[in-house]
Amino acid sequence: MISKEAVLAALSKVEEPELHQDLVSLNMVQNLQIEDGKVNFDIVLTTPACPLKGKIEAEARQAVLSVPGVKEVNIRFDAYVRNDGHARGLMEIPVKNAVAVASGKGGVGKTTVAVNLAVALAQSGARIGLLDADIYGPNVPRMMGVDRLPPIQGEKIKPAEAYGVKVMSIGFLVPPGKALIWRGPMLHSAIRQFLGDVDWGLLDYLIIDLPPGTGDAQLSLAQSMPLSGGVIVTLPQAVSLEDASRGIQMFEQLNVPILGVIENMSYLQMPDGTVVDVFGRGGGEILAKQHQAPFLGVIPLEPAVRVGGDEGKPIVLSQPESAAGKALRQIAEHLAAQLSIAAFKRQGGVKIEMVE
Ligand SMILES: Nc1ncnc2c1ncn2[C@@H]1O[C@H](COP(=O)(O)OP(=O)(O)OP(=O)(O)O)[C@@H](O)[C@H]1O
Repeated sequence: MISKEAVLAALSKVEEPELHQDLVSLNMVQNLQIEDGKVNFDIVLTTPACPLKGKIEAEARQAVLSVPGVKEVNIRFDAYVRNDGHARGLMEIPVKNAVAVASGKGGVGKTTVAVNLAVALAQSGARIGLLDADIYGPNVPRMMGVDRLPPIQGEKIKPAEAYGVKVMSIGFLVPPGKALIWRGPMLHSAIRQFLGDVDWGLLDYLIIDLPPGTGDAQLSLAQSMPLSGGVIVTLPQAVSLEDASRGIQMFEQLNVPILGVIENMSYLQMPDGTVVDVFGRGGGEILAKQHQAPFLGVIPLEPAVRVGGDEGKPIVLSQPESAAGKALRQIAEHLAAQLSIAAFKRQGGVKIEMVE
């Protein structure tokens, strides 16, 4: 007879690699059943986009197989995204984690990154909202292939939806072709509307595309939203790094944790396989080190990324196996892992409470 205690004792030697605590005390092992020599259980990950699922599975299987009498191990994966607590408490909408994507200057691919991260996370099975707060160039609708909101029914505004992502954009509020000058109080009330009057439903992650730069509008926006953390997108060359550094300082000033730095347009792969570093290389990693922030990865310069943006079909969907598609999916996983770590720390390292 194999006892549940013996199996749990074996699993309590397996560490969750990001949270550095064992699977049992993290409450990640559920529905344990033992029948003859067969052991079945669920592992409830902290995000469906977990980058280390394979490692966790291999180690858990090996641990249980080492229990005398065990002949077969069946592991089913499930995920329960941790509630950051911070975002939920302050926002009127039930969002577990809110992440702002920022850049020190325009044109570095911030919106492209925000859109692809949102879609990649939705593909992994998470419930995602994407809020386009870029008052200077709200490009999210175009990149997501949506151009209007659904008709209003009831009291709340329904967000648009594409590729499993709920989308709300400041562009939906402005008549096409009309630029608006946004002043502080107007921005605040628009954001309050986005967060309070939109029927987002329950979200695991809300990704927010901030305007480029680090001026008053950006500060005011970042301040009016209870963020779990911020991500900075930069080009690899030195001049961009100075701008990106200002972006990091903006978050630091607001006490928003830096979840990571992403280097975009890092290299161009030629048809013959050679690689050209159009804008240099390596700057993103240096910047991350300077600020003791996680480095989430590099995205190559690839024409299909732009085509995906222009046609409203992000590259993680249109060409998921391209180098840029793979890079973006990996970055989404790293970001999800950083959010799990941040929520874990914020909650004081307690086990996963599965309360929506
Ligand atoms: N890795 C990439 N490879 C090829 N093209 C890219 C890549 N990343 C972004 N682009 C393209 O570069 C242009 C600028 O990107 P995007 O609009 O995302 O930048 P941004 O930083 O959000 O700009 P802004 O802040 O000015 O709105 C777009 O045409 C986009 O398709």
